[in-house]
Amino acid sequence: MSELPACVRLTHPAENYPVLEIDHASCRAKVALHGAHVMEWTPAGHDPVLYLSPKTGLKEGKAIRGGIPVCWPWFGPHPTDSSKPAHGFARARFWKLVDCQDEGASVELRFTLKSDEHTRALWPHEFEAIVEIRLGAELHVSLTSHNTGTGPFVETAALHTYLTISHVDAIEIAGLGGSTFLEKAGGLNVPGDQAGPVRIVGEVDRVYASTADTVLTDDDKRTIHIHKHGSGSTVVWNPGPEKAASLGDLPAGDYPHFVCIEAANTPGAEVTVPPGGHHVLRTRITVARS
Ligand SMILES: O=P(O)(O)OC[C@H]1O[C@@H](O)[C@H](O)[C@@H](O)[C@@H]1O
Repeated sequence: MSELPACVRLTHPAENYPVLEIDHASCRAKVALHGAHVMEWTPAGHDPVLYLSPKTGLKEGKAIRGGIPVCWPWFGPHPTDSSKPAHGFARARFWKLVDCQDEGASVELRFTLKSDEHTRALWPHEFEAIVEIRLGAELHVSLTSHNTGTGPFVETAALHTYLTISHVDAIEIAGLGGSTFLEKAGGLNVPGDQAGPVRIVGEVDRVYASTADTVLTDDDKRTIHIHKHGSGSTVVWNPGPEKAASLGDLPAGDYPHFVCIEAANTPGAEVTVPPGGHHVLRTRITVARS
């Protein structure tokens, strides 16, 4: 990638840690090369849509707390080896920026990550993963995983979107009514059936078996639509007070001010990608003032 458009500036908020700052007529945004990670997206005329912890570390190998972590090729703990990083390695590696264009109505970025010695030690498969990000009045993020090896691989994944909200008590999430879920809060696995909109009370760590889009209504302030594609599960997560206190990279009072709604394929909705094949997981986020 040689030249960046005028609206994109390369910054280094920490040593050896490049972050692209976008200042465009349609939005302001920040995207880290680490994890191909959208850290900020503020469409023109709106407040920031994504939550980013002011205590997040910016260091290779450490996931950013907030924005949109790309969790791949596994979601949650590794299925058989708990010494491997939670939510896979994609969010903890530097990706290569291969394209960045001002398209007029939006700015488009494309990142790649290919299998190497480090990834093979964690996951014995050949791949090329591509993250495409379109930043404008809408935010599009897609993860395409190409199988470049000779055998199939099985993946789970999430676009782990942290949405900033006025307060957990003031929101409801529509679109998941009628779905079954598994509540993982407190380390338990309690099945449930969702009736009506989701409300956040205490720790919520639910995996919904749902392909539906969701709509977050935040008080009388705004609604955020989370559209998705290639996703058999939706995760809704808020750590609640106790779990939040155990997370070293989150300020004490911040947990009520975000909720994660994640386009995902979790264990139980794994995707098998044949050799030469690929899978696309995509989310599109739009925001409107109520
Ligand atoms: O702290 P991490 O690894 O970023 O994960 C945060 C949360 O991510 C959610 O997607 C999981 O469902 C939770 O179980 C997990 O606690």
